Order: sequence, then structure tokens, then C-alpha cells
Amino acid sequence: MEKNRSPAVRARGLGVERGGHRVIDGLDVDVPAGRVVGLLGPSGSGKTTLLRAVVGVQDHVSGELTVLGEPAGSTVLRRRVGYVTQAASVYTDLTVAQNLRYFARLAGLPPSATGAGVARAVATVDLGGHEHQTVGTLSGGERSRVSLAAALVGDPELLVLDEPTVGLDPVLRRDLWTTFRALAAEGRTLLVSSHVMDEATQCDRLLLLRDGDLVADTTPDELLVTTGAPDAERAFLALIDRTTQESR
Ligand SMILES: Nc1ncnc2c1ncn2[C@@H]1O[C@H](COP(=O)(O)OP(=O)(O)OP(=O)(O)O)[C@@H](O)[C@H]1O
Repeated sequence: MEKNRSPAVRARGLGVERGGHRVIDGLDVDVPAGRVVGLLGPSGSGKTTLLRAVVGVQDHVSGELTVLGEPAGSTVLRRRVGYVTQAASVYTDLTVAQNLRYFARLAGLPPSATGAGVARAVATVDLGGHEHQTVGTLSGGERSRVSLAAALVGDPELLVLDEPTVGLDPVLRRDLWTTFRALAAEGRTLLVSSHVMDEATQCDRLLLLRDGDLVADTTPDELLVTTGAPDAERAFLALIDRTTQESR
């Protein structure tokens, strides 16, 4: 796997206003391609806002934001970027396969490629046997995997996942992270926001946000070394406390 590619996402002087507030103000960050990159930060730090800007659905964005070499939100990125929002965003009255065929069309997959795309996405999220089940009758974990499959069906190069493991049991969380690692091994980039610090250790790179600022661009190992903390959770708290004191 070629790892020395241009960054999948490059932000320079990125600003975002929401509800009259400057939620992100002058952010510079690169998301390396072909890696699993964790976006961490306290509640309200701007994780969802940044992800929304990357996928091009956020208003009032200023500065430079390049995604896969194109301006964020470009039509050409529709198929190249997959987005999984915090809430499962699939149709509960349709079957798994009907949902995925619909999202395949939205992603611009030609009809001749739809069957194979749906089958590949179903296999990736391990939902074989549920293709013809109505989504409303699936368990919560299965439903969130349908959302992931919907984002994967266009075969995207960049997957943007907003807290994909919230509410899932430890076994499902582990299985999802195994899937994320496998997707990155295929050369895809995954930008994953999370509150769960033990998940941070599964990432190749960590971006820590606080009040819309990047307070660390690091690796799980570096984070432990620089903070001297015994685990990712306490390292994260130490870093947040330190940057809070510095900003006073
Ligand atoms: N529509 C809005 N109008 C005004 N402020 C908003 C709006 N949406 C978000 N914000 C504010 O922007 C900031 C960043 O919100 P965002 O949802 O990006 O944070 P987050 O890090 O994803 O939080 P969480 O982990 O709780 O989901 C918060 O202070 C939030 O209150």
C-alpha cells in the first residue's frame, strides 16, 4: 500500500460559523491518505462541524478546504466520499437491498454496477442474509451497519464517520473497527470521530480538537509518551487540561 500520497483532506485557515458563532477559526490540518484518522475532542469542540465541512454539507465555511484534490463539496466528490452521520440515515420502510440500491444511484453508480456494489457493501458490513429484511425490523447495531453499507456502496476513497460506534456493544464495536482497518488496508482513508478513547488506540493518527482548535496532531503512542499518562483516556484528559490552562 502506497502511503506517501497527498493528504486526503487539507485545510488551511479553515473557518466555520454556526448560528452566528465562529465554531472553527483558522484551522490548519492534513488528513493523511490511506490511514484511519481519529477525530477526538470534548462535546461541542467542533468535530461534527469539521466533518460536515469536509463532506460539503456545512454552510458558512471560509478558507481553504481540499478533499481528494478537489474543493470540498465538489460534485465530482459525490461518489469518492462516503459519509455516515451520527443518526442512522437509512429508510426504515425499505429493505436493506432497496436502501443500498437507492444510495448507489445517489452515488452515481451506473445501473450495471449496482448489483455488484450492493453485494460488496453487504459483505463488507457482514449483513449477508438480511438483504431482503425491512430496515425497521433490524436491531440497532444492524441498522447502523446498513448506514455504513450505504456510505460504502459507491466504493468511496474517503469515508467520513461521525461517532459510528455510539450505542453499540463491545463486540459490535470491535467488529466495526476490524472493518475500518480492513477498509484502510485497501487504500481508503477513514476520518472517524469518537468519544471512546480506547478506540483512539486503533487509529494511525489522532487529531484532537478543543473549542474548534487543533490541540494535537499525533499518534496513539506519541500521545501516551508526551502526556506520560497510562492510557488513552487519561492522556486525552491531561492534554485537554493542559491546553485549557495554557489558554487562560
Ligand atoms: N446550528 C447551530 N447553531 C449554533 N451553534 C451551533 C449549531 N450547531 C452547532 N453549534 C455549536 O457549534 C459547536 C460545535 O458543535 P459540533 O456539533 O461540531 O461539536 P461536536 O464536537 O461534534 O460535539 P459532540 O461530540 O457533542 O457531537 C457547539 O458549541 C455547538 O453548540
